[in-house]
Amino acid sequence: MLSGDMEKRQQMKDDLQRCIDAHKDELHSLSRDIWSNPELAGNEKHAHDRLVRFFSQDQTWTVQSHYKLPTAFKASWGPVSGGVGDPVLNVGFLCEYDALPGIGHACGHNLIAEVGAAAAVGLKAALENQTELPLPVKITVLGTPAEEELGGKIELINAGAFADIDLVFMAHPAQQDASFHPCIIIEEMLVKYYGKASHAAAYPWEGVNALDAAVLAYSNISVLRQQLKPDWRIHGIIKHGGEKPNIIPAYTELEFYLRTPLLKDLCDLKAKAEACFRAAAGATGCQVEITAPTPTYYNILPNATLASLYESNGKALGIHFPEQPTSFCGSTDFGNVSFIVPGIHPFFYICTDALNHTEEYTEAAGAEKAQLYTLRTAKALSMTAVDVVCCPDLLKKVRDDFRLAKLKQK
Ligand SMILES: NCCC[C@H](NC(=O)CCN)C(=O)O
Repeated sequence: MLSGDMEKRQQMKDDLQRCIDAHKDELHSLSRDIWSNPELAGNEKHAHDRLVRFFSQDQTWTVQSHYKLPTAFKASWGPVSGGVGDPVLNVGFLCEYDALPGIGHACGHNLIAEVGAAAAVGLKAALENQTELPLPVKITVLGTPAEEELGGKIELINAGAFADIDLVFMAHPAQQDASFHPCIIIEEMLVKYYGKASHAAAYPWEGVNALDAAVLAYSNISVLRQQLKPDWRIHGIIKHGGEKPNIIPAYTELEFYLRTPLLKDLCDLKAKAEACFRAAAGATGCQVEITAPTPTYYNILPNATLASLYESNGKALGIHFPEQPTSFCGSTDFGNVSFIVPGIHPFFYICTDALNHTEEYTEAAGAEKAQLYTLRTAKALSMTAVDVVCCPDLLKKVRDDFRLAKLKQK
């Protein structure tokens, strides 16, 4: 027998599921359209316009296109219910929609956009007729571009886009379902070597070979990797390696990603990597310039209460959560969001064994069969939001978890 409150919550959860099911074709067409028109970080014009149109067609949403960034947007709804003058509880859902060079939506960000939109539309349906919620509730959907590079969420944080948001939800496609999986810190390093050109056959002794510096740098890092802790990562590419074999390269450029679970480890790794890059310059007589083109992405802070609510809602919908998720673990600018607003970023299965950042994953992210899993994830997120907006004790626990997780980072 359900108590009155539980009955009301269940009713709201049923409402949101019905609403998401009723919009399933429209939602699939939204993510399929984004999938069919892949755009790189910062250039997501089509995706931005499509999402803006999606929310604008329902005039109860207030939509701001180009919100603080050219391809970001904001859609807000509410507030409803609660007492006059009570603080409003603002529930945020995030949509990502950038793709990868050459391989399109190989990380399934089109599905992240769909999950965010579906969960928000579902929550609106659940809240629409409520008059007795503990606090007035509003919904904010933020379109957050440029996750794969540039750190769009970090720019939005700095521009104040998260200042009035109380809770934040998004979910990311992976190989398994997991309510939490630690995403690690990432810092990018751009390394430029400057040498001196010369004819490679006629006057090689006049040249200073920037490609030799790049190759040595790459090798130095490969040797360093043997001495790193198992959960540290460093990997890179040579972005520019010269122009022609008979011109001694005067300029080369490498891009490296450095990753560690903790900030203090990142400082150690940076120092070691820099030593490798500078040694290569010394050995070849090149000048070196090392910069960090993108702000650091932080690790994701866990929120035990939100994770456990998400799991129980997910299980009720048939989601299987492996005991030890071995799923995808990269880095994300959601990590920075998790340091300023309590939130969750679960991972979800999309009916494929393919791995993120492969062409096979791109196929899976556009496939019809990913839809069941995508919309089920949206429902579980939205149901989790219902639990928190209906129950002040849960809201308090979520906030306590957030404070505790931050303290543990110190
Ligand atoms: N330059 C930042 C790279 C972030 C990237 N993020 C992901 O793959 C997560 C989902 N897109 C990474 O390499 O971890």
